[in-house]
Amino acid sequence: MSPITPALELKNVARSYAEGKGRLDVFKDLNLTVRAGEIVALVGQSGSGKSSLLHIAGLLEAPTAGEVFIAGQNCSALDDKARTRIRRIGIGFVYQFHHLLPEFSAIENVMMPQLIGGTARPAAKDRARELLTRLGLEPRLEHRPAELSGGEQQRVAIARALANRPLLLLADEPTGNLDPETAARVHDELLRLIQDEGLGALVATHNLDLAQGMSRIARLERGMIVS
Ligand SMILES: Nc1ncnc2c1ncn2[C@@H]1O[C@H](COP(=O)(O)OP(=O)(O)OP(=O)(O)O)[C@@H](O)[C@H]1O
Repeated sequence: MSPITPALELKNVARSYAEGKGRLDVFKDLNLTVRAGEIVALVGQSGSGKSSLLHIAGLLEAPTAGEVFIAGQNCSALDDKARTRIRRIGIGFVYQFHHLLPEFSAIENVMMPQLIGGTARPAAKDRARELLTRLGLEPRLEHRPAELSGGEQQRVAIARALANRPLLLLADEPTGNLDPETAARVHDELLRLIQDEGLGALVATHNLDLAQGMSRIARLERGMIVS
């Protein structure tokens, strides 16, 4: 990806849901760009559409109108197979709850998306070990999720999201389930890793203190980005 190609561009995106006999317009004409190396905080009241926006950016949901570009590629016209491929290889996701596979160890969880993406096992293992070590989890590589603390589980989920070297990271309240002190630490580590890897990130959060530490704040209000 050229350094000037944005990791994510949403152009004139609209999303509405049927509501009784009427329609709920979550967004009408929304524009947002996230450049490589930029970490954008997505804030807004509950119900303002942060999760819907992340689903659209992550190609999990189609907008009612408008276009989604990932690393310069217009994804709006792609078929399901092509969208799934971009989602698997080009985008990393971190959620509030880690969704790790309980029967696999930390390192196996981080290897999984790479193996699915076609990376050979030794290379996948090296990358997983490297990421987990950078997150301070070297002594925990063989532990299963139930044997890890909440902060450690979320670090494994972060490593898993970055394993395939995505161009774009989408995170929905990535530290929302942790106590404030652990949340601040895991958040700092997440930002550092995003910066080291040079990707673009869109991070939805209710926590304005955490939002202040990111490159820029995008506030969702009445279906538009207002700042
Ligand atoms: N599948 C759906 N069908 C109908 N309405 C929906 C659907 N998904 C979301 N909505 C509505 O769209 C609006 C935006 O929801 P969304 O979950 O994106 O908000 P949010 O900003 O992430 O909220 P929160 O901070 O509480 O998680 C809400 O009014 C919600 O009820």
